[in-house]
Amino acid sequence: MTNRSIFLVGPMGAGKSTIGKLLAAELKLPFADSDKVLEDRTGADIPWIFDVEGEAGFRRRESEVLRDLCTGPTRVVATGGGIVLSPENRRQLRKNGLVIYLQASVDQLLERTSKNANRPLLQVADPRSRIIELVEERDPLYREVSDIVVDTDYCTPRQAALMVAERVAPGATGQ
Ligand SMILES: Nc1ncnc2c1ncn2[C@@H]1O[C@H](COP(=O)(O)OP(=O)(O)OP(=O)(O)O)[C@@H](O)[C@H]1O
Ligand SMILES: O=C(O)C1=C[C@@H](O)[C@@H](O)[C@H](O)C1
Ligand SMILES: [Mg+2]
Repeated sequence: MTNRSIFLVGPMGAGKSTIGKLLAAELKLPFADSDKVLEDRTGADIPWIFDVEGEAGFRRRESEVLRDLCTGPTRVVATGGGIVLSPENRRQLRKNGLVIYLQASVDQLLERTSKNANRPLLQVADPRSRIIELVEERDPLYREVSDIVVDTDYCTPRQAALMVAERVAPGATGQ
């Protein structure tokens, strides 16, 4: 069993929040979602924070949340898709945990993010082009911080969670 926290990174729609919850249950570890912690602390949702404080305000809050989630108990943390943009965040991730990069194709990311409007960076006329831009910019950063890369295109969230669990704690899953 791992004694380091597990951080899930990757683009919007990769499944960090969905798979993270299942992975935490599988490994019997507590779960935290940095976006959710940030919203609870602020008392406002992400679109509101982007509207009022801009992306810069959101990023400041996100870095504070990450610093806090790097201390305390070993846990599974689903991060926000842009967490890797800050060099200091990347340093914190590498130093404090095992980092898993959840990958998916542009088609899958588009489909999975099209169901709701709670991602301000995708509220544009052409979300496909925006996803392509974001992936091009961030893929090298996700790779820079990650210990393990997992492709989530051809599996259900449960299968992906079991795959990650097997990589981080071989033999520990009940599958
Ligand atoms: N492997 C998968 N197969 C099919 N659907 C998936 C898979 N993983 C996640 N989904 C679905 O995609 C949607 C987005 O997933 P989720 O919110 O977990 O992404 P995320 O990586 O946390 O995104 P964000 O960075 O915006 O928080 C959800 O509706 C989820 O059920
Ligand atoms: O990819 C991003 O920059 C974001 C992803 C989400 O998880 C949220 O953190 C927010 O919508 C920004
Ligand atoms: Mg999420």
